[in-house]
Amino acid sequence: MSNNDAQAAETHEFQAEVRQLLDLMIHSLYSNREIFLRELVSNAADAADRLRFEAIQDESLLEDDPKPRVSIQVDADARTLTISDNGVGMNREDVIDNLGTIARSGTRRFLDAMTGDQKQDAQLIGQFGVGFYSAFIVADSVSVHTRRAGESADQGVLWRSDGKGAFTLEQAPREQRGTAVTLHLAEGQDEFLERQRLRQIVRRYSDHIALPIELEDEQGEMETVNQASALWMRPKSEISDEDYQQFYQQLTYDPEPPLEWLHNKVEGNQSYTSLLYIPAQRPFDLFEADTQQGLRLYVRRVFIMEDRENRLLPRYLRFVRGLVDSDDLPLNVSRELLQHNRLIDRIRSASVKRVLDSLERMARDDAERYARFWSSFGTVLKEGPVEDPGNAEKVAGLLRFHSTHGDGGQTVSLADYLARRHEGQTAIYYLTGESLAAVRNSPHLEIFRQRDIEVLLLAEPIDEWLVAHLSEYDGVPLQSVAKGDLNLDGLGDSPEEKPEQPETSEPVDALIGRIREALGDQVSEVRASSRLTDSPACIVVGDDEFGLNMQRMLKAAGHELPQQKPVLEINPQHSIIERLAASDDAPIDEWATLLLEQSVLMDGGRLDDPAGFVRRMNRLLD
Ligand SMILES: Nc1ncnc2c1ncn2[C@@H]1O[C@H](COP(=O)(O)OP(=O)(O)OP(=O)(O)O)[C@@H](O)[C@H]1O
Repeated sequence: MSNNDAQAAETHEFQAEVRQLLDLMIHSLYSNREIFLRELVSNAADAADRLRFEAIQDESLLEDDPKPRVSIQVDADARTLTISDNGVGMNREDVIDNLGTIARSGTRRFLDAMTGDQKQDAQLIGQFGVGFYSAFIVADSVSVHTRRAGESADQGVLWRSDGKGAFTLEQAPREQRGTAVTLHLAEGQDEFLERQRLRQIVRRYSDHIALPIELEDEQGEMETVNQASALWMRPKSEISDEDYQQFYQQLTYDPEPPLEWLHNKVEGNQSYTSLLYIPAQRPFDLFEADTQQGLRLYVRRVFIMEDRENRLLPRYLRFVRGLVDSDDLPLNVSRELLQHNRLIDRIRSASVKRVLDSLERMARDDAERYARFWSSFGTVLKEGPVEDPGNAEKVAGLLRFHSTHGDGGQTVSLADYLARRHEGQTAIYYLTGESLAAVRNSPHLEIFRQRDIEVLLLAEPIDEWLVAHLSEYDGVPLQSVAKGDLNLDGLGDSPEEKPEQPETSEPVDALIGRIREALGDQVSEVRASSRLTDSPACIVVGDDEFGLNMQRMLKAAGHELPQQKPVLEINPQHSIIERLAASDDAPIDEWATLLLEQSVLMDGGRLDDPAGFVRRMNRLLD
């Protein structure tokens, strides 16, 4: 492509990460190398979509070539494969920015996330947007000839690289707007010169791209090889499960089939179509602030934007993939407009309802599938009652928790819990903590175990926020077993073993008084416990106070907390307490501190002075 007008080619070094990426990619993706075509076709289609979008404002960009297309040409003698589009194209700066650097933060994470497992890494590549470089898996050199729509032919740019560390850039006039990517195939890659093979790859990965992908045959005739229609616009009756699944894969690159899809056409004075998928597996970036998840918004088949700001669905449903295609939004809809749009609000609330209803159905009809859903996305769903109070009860019905019921493996719903609560039980009991093991072994559960009253065990950080916002379910309040004055009022099995008021004796009362004195203002109160059966003491916080786990989380997040002093509860029946009460010369100061310290530890807390604790314990053991 030499040209007299062309400047001498300039050489640019790739950013260091690009070189690293190229190396890794060539080695780890070799067995999946056909995906390079998917990546290049998808870039070409994106470029066509972007042009369509820009042309809404400025029709002249379409020049005299308004019909978007992607074409693939093979030159067997030259051993080249060319993917071209008539999309937006790139100017010189775009080329340098896009094809020489890894500008996007996702790419560094891709490098970190590479597992060495070829299948998984191949899947990652699309999600991270490092697609273009995959051309070097099969090519020993690649050239990109491109011109930005709206600029003159002499603004064409030619980029060339052998993928070894540098690329060259020169001016190269181009009549046709858009981009042509030409791969010179490496030794042994002849299969990608075969049209049958190319056809098959396009159908596998790009069948549902909504514009025609054409392949040039031996006679130079163009043949459209994909379906080239927007799947979501076809009548449901004509779409097979396989079509839906394939479309999902093309949209997300997720190799796992989705658990569910919801395809709805809404007609009337405001019409739109939505196709929503509930994936089976959790994507790598679900909990990252700049997650790539989100629905795609189309207006009359024109791709407008990815809904990164969670306007179409709230954040707690960000695992849902798919699209909304509106007939009534203006084509030039902006992000700002989306923030305040009644139609969007309506689409959003209807979509939330569809997703929640479908999850309810899944939970009811197919427990196994729901369990898969829950293990992938349960944690995200728990954000629901906090973010969307209007649907809190509905979301709460979908939540699953570990509990003291059964052997510990399974999870229970709040409805299950209520169905087997004891007669007269007026609260849903729960305990939060740092880990499942810690909550399961907490002394707070002792009396509940003895009476066979079920307690929900909450060990995820989000659980603290959840219970702070979900105060009741089906009219029954949730209550922490580690807070306040416990009053089980003869509830549960064998209540006779434990009277409502803890039974103390005079010496124990006196001991409690001495412990109170010894601990001074480290505690707000010392009292006899009705919670404990096996442990000598435990810590309790007030009903209106933050639980200990929540206090730790808030402190870790840098919050100043008002000084809160816990209550120390003593088990009057415990042998240590009985012995201390009977003894005249036991060092009560030491024992009081030790009881407080061990209660803090059992609650998953940290001691201010761990060495002091160990010395104290050794002295008492000595
Ligand atoms: N055919 C093309 N026309 C116009 N721009 C392109 C074309 N191919 C690539 N680009 C530009 O180069 C950038 C980098 O492409 P690359 O395939 O590496 O990542 P991506 O397309 O952004 O991400 P993903 O692969 O996830 O879609 C693109 O974002 C786009 O701006």
